[in-house]
Amino acid sequence: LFWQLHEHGFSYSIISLFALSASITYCLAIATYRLFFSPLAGFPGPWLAAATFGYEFYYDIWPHSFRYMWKIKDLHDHYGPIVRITPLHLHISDPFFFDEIYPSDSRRKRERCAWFCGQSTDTLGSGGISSTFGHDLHRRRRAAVAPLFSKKNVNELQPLVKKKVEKLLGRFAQAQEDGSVINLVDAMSALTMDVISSYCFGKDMRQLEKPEFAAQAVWEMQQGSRVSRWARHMPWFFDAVLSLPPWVLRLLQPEFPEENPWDVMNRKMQYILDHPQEPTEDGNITIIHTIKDSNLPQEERTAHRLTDEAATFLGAGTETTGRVLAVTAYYLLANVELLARLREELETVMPHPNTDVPLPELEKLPFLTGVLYEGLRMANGVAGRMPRVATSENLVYHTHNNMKRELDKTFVIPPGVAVMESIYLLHHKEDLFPNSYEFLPDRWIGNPGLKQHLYAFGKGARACLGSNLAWSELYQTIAILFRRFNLQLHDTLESRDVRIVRDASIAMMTPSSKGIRVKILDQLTSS
Ligand code: HEM
Repeated sequence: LFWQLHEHGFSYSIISLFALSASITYCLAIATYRLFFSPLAGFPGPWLAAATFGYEFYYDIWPHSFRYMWKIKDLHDHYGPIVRITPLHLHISDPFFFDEIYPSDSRRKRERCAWFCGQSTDTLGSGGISSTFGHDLHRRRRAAVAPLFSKKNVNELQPLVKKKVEKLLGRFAQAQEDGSVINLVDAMSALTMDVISSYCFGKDMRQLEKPEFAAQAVWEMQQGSRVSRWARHMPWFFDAVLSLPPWVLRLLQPEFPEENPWDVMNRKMQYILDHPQEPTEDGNITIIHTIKDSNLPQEERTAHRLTDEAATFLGAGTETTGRVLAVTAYYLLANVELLARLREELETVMPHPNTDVPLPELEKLPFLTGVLYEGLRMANGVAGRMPRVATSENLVYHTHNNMKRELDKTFVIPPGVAVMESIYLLHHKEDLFPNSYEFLPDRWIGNPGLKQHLYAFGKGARACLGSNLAWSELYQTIAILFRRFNLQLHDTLESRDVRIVRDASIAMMTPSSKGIRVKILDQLTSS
């Protein structure tokens, strides 16, 4: 058009002026629609956030990186419990509305938000359970593997988890001898990655054997999360970055692995499809073999789909639990009295440091349980927004009476609108958790009503599928580690290395953080 107009005698400056005014008119028309005619017009919030996605970009991408959650908190303080945070999204900060957004009743259909996942195309990973948009497809995919994560099945997996915990502690004993420093996030993530990879496809990824534990895998996951934030604003970005040859990516980021991780995983999945009879390393049933042999249609059982699913399970089951373990260990080591109380309780069921305790016995210990609840609350394995789109019902929100400005107002959220809460903001609600930035396991003890306000695993039909496995890892690792070893924090600061200051789905610490680091002092003997 540009050249044609020029051939018809229009000068370049006139054409450019015309193009500029057309673009401005287009943007103004869109902003006007968003502000006055969209189904979200009239919901409280800053007009700029309602008019343009640039508002989120400014806080989450550039110049502030991954800080929108804290801005959203400020917006709630100003506008009340419901805020329009983008042209398409409502954010609610009210624990008593959580079950409405995330219901368990599968007849109340909820879908994911395509824009939020950065998935307007067949993005890498979009075949995994957690990224599946549609309610019905999600249900079918989840049903195929859900029985593997029942409490009963996870209890049967206890020996597998215990075996990996013992391997981790073998490395700790070695570190005691050579006096080396251990980064707990990497070490715990190595444990959880070896567990989930064993459970996922029957071969453990041997992160516990690596000198730096799972440092590389954690880095890759963090980078993936960051890139996926960009992909919200530019949906082609994630695929475009990963389709570059690894050597180009290594020029940009020297830590990038020599081979694209998706290709490696795809080969593993193809191998499983080609060798159906091969036994698994630990003799356990696996998630991928279960999907492969399920009655899902053939297109749901291709190597590509299995790759997406395996990546989902590895991503969901590694850093989340690894960070909770590391953060819990940090607070125990930073509070000698809490650690002494924990050890005293552990000695009642583990008179010898090597006593084998069945998982259900550990689950009965009130203080250990309080410690783990508090660890989950403080660590926020998944911290940020989790949008849901109700497909066919209005969600009716009555503002909660004790909130500041919007007293007794009712909002009707129409079907098709993405609405969400953020776990981190709920876990720091002072009326539920007084002194919320302090690690206080006692708040959970003798207070059964509070447990409904642990949001760490989400809720409803898309809540964490691996929560039973996570609990098993948390109970066993913390109990065995602290019954057996004396550790000491090494150059670790709560403000720098433990507190979440940025959220890219994966919680992030300050850029100068070197991780939660410890030295192993000695091993404990019988009481
Ligand atoms: C303490 C550790 C963990 C935390 C805090 C955690 C948290 C969560 C949360 C909040 C969600 C919901 C996300 C959303 O709605 O957008 C989720 C989903 C999920 N988690 Fe976990 N998780 C943990 C460990 C695990 C483990 C060990 C596995 C291993 C299998 C796992 C597998 C999954 C899967 C597959 C989903 C998607 C479920 C679905 O969409 O139906 N998680 N997790």
